[in-house]
Amino acid sequence: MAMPPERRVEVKHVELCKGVNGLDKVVLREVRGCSAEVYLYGGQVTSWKNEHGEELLFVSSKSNFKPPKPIRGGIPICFPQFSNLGPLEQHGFVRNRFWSIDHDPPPFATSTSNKAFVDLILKHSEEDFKIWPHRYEFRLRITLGPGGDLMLTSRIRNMNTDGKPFSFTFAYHTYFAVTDISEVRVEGLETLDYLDNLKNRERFTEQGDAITFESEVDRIYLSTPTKIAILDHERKRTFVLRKDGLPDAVVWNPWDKKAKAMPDFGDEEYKHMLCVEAACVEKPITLKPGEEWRGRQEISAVPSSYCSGQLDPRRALQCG
Ligand SMILES: O=P(O)(O)OC[C@H]1O[C@@H](O)[C@H](O)[C@@H](O)[C@@H]1O
Repeated sequence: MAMPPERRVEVKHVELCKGVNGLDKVVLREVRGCSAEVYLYGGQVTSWKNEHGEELLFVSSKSNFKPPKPIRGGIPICFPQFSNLGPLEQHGFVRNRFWSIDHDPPPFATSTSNKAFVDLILKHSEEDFKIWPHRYEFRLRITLGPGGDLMLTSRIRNMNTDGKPFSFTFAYHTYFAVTDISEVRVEGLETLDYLDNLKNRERFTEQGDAITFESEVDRIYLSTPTKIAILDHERKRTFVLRKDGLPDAVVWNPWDKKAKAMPDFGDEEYKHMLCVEAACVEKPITLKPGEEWRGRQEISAVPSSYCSGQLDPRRALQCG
């Protein structure tokens, strides 16, 4: 049945405009009022709001949005190197490159109900070739679903013409906004092995039945399930992270000392953020010329009572 004209809501699903310091950004909007913002600098999501306009991602108030520094918060992309696991700069270089809008992406099997999405592309440059001697095409689709879910899909193709394969590690370095880190639990990683970045990447096995936070945490959980839940007890909100093609998951909170040491991070801000990152770290991906890899992360935010009527993380994990 057609809606009476006065009730029809016109939403501009995709809008290119200027953000902080005149940097280009794309705003994605959905009819119920949720939105997301993506900077072409870094190909980086910097905002994800629910239908009440509440911000779900953390961006530091000290982040200066000034190239060549990466933006502190949102969802930086780590490629072709996660952390300092290789000769490149920390987390690779694409988080401080200017991406372009890809107006003619190759076909994508996707739901036709999604109208709020943008395709970005980054290709090798002659400058980058000097530090990472490979030709590549990195296509990134960012979609805000009608229900407010945020999906990121990366397609990376080896474009080398010299017959050489390349290898890389990768992460969607997602900064979730939380009310109080000491009231947060992460479910879905229990009993798994992890590499502890604070102990020379020594391997341990998670013993607790959930991860909670009372000091600095910097771990790479290996071969995790595809679904992880982050429970913000105080806000009664659960983030559900689903991933595909990304076997590992990084969990990071700098806590007070490291927070003070980071110039683009407020001293107290560690209380209000938690990074949980769909990643591929332990076993790098190798692509031969012409081959393509895909890695996907989908995040949603639901009231913690939505699944279970109570704060039972296991039940929260089962729903959806
Ligand atoms: O300060 P950066 O380069 O953005 O990195 C932040 C953190 O990113 C995390 O993913 C790493 O595990 C940490 O070791 C690192 O400190």
